Amino acid sequence: MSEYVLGVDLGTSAVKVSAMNKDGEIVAQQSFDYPLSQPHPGYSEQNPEDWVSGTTVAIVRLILDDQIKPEEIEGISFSGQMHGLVLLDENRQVLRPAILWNDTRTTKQRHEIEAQLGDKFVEITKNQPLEGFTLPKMLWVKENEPEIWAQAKTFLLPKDYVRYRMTGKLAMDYSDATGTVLLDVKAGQWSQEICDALDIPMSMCPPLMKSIDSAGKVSQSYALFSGLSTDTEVFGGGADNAAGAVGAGILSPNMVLSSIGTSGVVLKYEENADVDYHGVLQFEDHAIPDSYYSMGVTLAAGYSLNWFKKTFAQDVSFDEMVESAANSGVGANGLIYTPYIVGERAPYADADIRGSFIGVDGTHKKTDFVRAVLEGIIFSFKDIMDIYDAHHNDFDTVVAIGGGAKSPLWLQIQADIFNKKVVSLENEQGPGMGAAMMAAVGLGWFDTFQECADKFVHFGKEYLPDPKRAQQYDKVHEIYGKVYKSTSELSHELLAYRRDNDI
Ligand SMILES: Nc1ncnc2c1ncn2[C@@H]1O[C@H](COP(=O)(O)OP(=O)(O)O)[C@@H](O)[C@H]1O
Ligand SMILES: O=C(CO)[C@@H](O)[C@H](O)COP(=O)(O)O
Repeated sequence: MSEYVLGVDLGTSAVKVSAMNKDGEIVAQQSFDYPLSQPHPGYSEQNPEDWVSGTTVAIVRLILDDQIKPEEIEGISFSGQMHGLVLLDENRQVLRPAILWNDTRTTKQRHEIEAQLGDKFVEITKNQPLEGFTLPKMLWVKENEPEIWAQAKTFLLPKDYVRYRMTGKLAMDYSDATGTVLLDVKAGQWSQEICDALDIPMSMCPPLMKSIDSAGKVSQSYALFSGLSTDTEVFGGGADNAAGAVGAGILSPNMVLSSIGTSGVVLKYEENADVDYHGVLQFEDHAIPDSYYSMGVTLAAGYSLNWFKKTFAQDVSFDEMVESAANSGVGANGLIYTPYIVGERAPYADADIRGSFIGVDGTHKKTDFVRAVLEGIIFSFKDIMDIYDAHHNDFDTVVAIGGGAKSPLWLQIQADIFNKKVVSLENEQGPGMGAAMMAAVGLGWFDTFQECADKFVHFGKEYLPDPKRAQQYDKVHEIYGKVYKSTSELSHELLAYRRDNDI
């Protein structure tokens, strides 16, 4: 009899479920897309039921189409889009659509937290209370939808809600809990001080668990719904970036992760919680017990490309559009794109900044615009790399994951802009792989993540920087670096036109 684990990667654009065997081979994969609702600029919501249905459809397809036998699935674990607020009432019913990580309606709440707790907040949570994180979202509901807040008895993050629906148990793992900015990171528990200061009942905070801990077995009701067996063990899982790091083999401080999903992330493994980026970078508990990671997030990475395609290139395939950028050159013939189209998190924590194309010329072609978008996203990543450089972090290898790592051209652009070796994975599914690895370690298939990674993580092609292009990109990045400052006032002046349409 074969033995499998399922890694559920609950992303922003889709859920992808991978079935892996003990040799670390992906034997089958299914995915299901779901919509993102953006009713106003700055808003971003999803229906938690869509996550449950999408995950279930993908699992049913693994069983029916790929002939994975339910009794052969030993464990399931998760990689979840982070920070999204799911509010449940006393009957554990969802009270409103989930408010997602890329929703930035909460600037007022961010400032309220800063005014009330100041530096103490960063000391406790190791993060700033940025718009995207869960706590400001809770305060927004409290202030703007008091009737819903009055009914709220607990909150969960996206993958925790799916796990709850599979097992009937409420829980949150540490790696995702840091992203709520309600956790006292050093103490490893919910912060009484923050809850008290902001009048959040501690009773709303769910029980904490490790990523490799079991939340129990698939419940009778979910087994009936999905076809899974009630013998399958369901594990905690982790934040998608923690899972991505595990699935990409980032298990030591000399390697860095670059992830292009809907968001973009540059991430580094941290051995202890003593390092201090003063909240400029996010600092999170890892899915690996007793370790951490730091990261900088570009809110619109893959999202920028999706937006560009939807708006200007509907007639070609995604691959065709991306590869057309090869017809332009380094610096896109003098065109620069800044990817701030839904605001930004790092290095500029500014929810109201917006993107721009700088240097548009009458000779520019669509291929230049595509190239500028690809480059602008990576320039934003380079800004994060520069922060690591400033902290004297030495690393030589960047492992690239996410949907963006499907493009060889974009991987080469990464190598040239970072001026570092970029390595892809054989399968670009870092987070899904990481999720499966958490189940594999949780089940005891392996004693450590390192042992598991030796079996599961397979590096693919390497992309080396071209010295000439790297030098040229250095200069363009310098110009790119001036765009934020030069456009921030203009962006803020345009805010009223984005939000109100009645001026
Ligand atoms: N062929 C491709 N080449 C480059 N980028 C791609 C390609 N296909 C998809 N992408 C990018 O990958 C992103 C989705 O990546 P994924 O890791 O699946 O995201 P998420 O986890 O946020 O759902 C899309 O936003 C898109 O811009
Ligand atoms: O907000 C963050 C990290 O802090 C995002 O990285 C989300 O976790 C969503 O990720 P993707 O859907 O882009 O993978």
